[in-house]
Amino acid sequence: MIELVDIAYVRSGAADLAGAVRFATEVVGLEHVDGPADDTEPGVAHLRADSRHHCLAFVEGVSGVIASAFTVDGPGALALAETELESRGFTVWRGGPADARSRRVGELIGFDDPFGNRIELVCGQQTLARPVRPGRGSGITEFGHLCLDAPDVAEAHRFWSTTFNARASDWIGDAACLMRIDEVHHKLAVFQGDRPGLCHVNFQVAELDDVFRNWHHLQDQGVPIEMGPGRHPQSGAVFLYFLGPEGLTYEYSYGVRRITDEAAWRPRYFDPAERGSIDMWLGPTQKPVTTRPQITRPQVLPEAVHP
Ligand SMILES: O=C/C=C/C(C(=O)O)=C(/O)C(=O)O
Ligand SMILES: [Fe+2]
Repeated sequence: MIELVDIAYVRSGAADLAGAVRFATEVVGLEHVDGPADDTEPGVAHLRADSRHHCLAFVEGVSGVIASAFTVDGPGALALAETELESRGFTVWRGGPADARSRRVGELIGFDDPFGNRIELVCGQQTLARPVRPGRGSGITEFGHLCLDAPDVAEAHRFWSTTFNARASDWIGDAACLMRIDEVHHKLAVFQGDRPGLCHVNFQVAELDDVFRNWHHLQDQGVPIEMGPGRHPQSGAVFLYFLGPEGLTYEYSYGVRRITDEAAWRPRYFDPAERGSIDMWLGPTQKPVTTRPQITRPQVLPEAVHP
């Protein structure tokens, strides 16, 4: 069993790198980290929400998620994870120095989950000591969770809970499983989708008011609102989903549940067809159909071609 300590980052391709960065800073409110003091790397932009060096990296190229990353405890844990994944039949790629530098981590490995989602495991993710300089005052306090697509959610839960320490916090029928790796109700979610992909990235905000202020701001900017404001009965969080460039869905949320009594928590099963099972405020839960760009994965694993 491989122990995931935290989520680390999402790395995504961006056909319009400048546009993706502009949206992430001026609309979402992330900090664009790269600058003369940060060893700027051509074609790569790092966006920051909290003490992590970045939680989102855009790589100039084909739109679509490249990888979703989790932290493990250190080089020893990473080496054990590599062996464990290989013994389970996964092809594991080990990143070289340039890959690690680009991700601001000490070491990393990568593999495809059983559904084709590229996952990276890292150790030594760089922490930035200076305060976050948000691109806009949206109230973001941290990178909250990441959500993957997979055709079979039960099978995805089996994978994440047997290979890794992920535990189901709640189920939404066959449509979704929300999983925790620490006290936070979920840092990883898997939603039913025909293809692998990144369903959304979540950012926690400081106040309930931030969700509503951001809602008005997004509307003023003509940003497509996908769902909300509403309140999820699973985590209890007030949410707002919106669509950014490159097909990336962002979520702001406030007030996510923490599961402090691990032994007492039993996952609950919500029926997605029941009104209120997605939004307790009974708002429209049918997202406008958006076409997420296909996952962008290298066809082969060597370092030279890994974005
Ligand atoms: O559709 C249900 C989504 C639930 C939650 C939550 O309980 O907070 C999410 O954040 C999500 O997975 O998007
Ligand atoms: Fe979410």
